[in-house]
Amino acid sequence: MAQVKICGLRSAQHVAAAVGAGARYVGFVFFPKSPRAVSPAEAAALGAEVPVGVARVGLFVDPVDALLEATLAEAPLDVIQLHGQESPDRVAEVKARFGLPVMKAVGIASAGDLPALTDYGLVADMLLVDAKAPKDAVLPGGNGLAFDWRLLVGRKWLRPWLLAGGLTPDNVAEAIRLTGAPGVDVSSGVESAPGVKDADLIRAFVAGAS
Ligand SMILES: O=C(O)c1ccccc1N[C@@H]1O[C@H](COP(=O)(O)O)[C@@H](O)[C@H]1O
Repeated sequence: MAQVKICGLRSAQHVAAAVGAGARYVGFVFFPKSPRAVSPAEAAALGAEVPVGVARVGLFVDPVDALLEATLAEAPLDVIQLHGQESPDRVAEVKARFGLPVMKAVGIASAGDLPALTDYGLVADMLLVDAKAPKDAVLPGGNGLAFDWRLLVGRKWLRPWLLAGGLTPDNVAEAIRLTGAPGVDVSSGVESAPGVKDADLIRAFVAGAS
């Protein structure tokens, strides 16, 4: 079974659905422009529902240190996800300064984007291989857009990785079969409306990844 991350959780009910279904990671979004954004206090309350063995991932977009410090002071996290334009040096700096594993998202649209996965694999603990967001997109991820998964066939990187971008309960099994992804991450594909998770879709997604 591929490991599953359910991202953008905002309610205890949906955290319970993700954990109960067997998700290995739950994601809390600390990016104000997202319809899935939570405050540190909300994430702390949700994180308290998460059992040992399930990692609480905080998603940030080009965060300054002060935001990371303030968030971590209130909301215990197990992994920092960087989903902006952070350079490899910045990834290394965040990892060293905050003492947590870092998952770096890399946007893929064509084969020319793949070398970045090698570069980030030298510094990040995990890679998140996501679709590259359109230039005019408000969000750098969480847009329900997929990329051509065939670009990943036969590729290997230095770090564990999750596949993301446009995954749904209906396509996740095929995505894993084609790419060999050891893990998958989903946000909008388990929602009934932007920012509104659906417990049945969460369960169907985890079952599809099994
Ligand atoms: O989910 C968000 O709102 C979000 C905001 C800013 C950056 C990343 C975001 N989500 C991440 O993007 C992937 C793919 O999303 P989707 O499944 O295509 O909707 C998601 O797994 C999150 O890690």
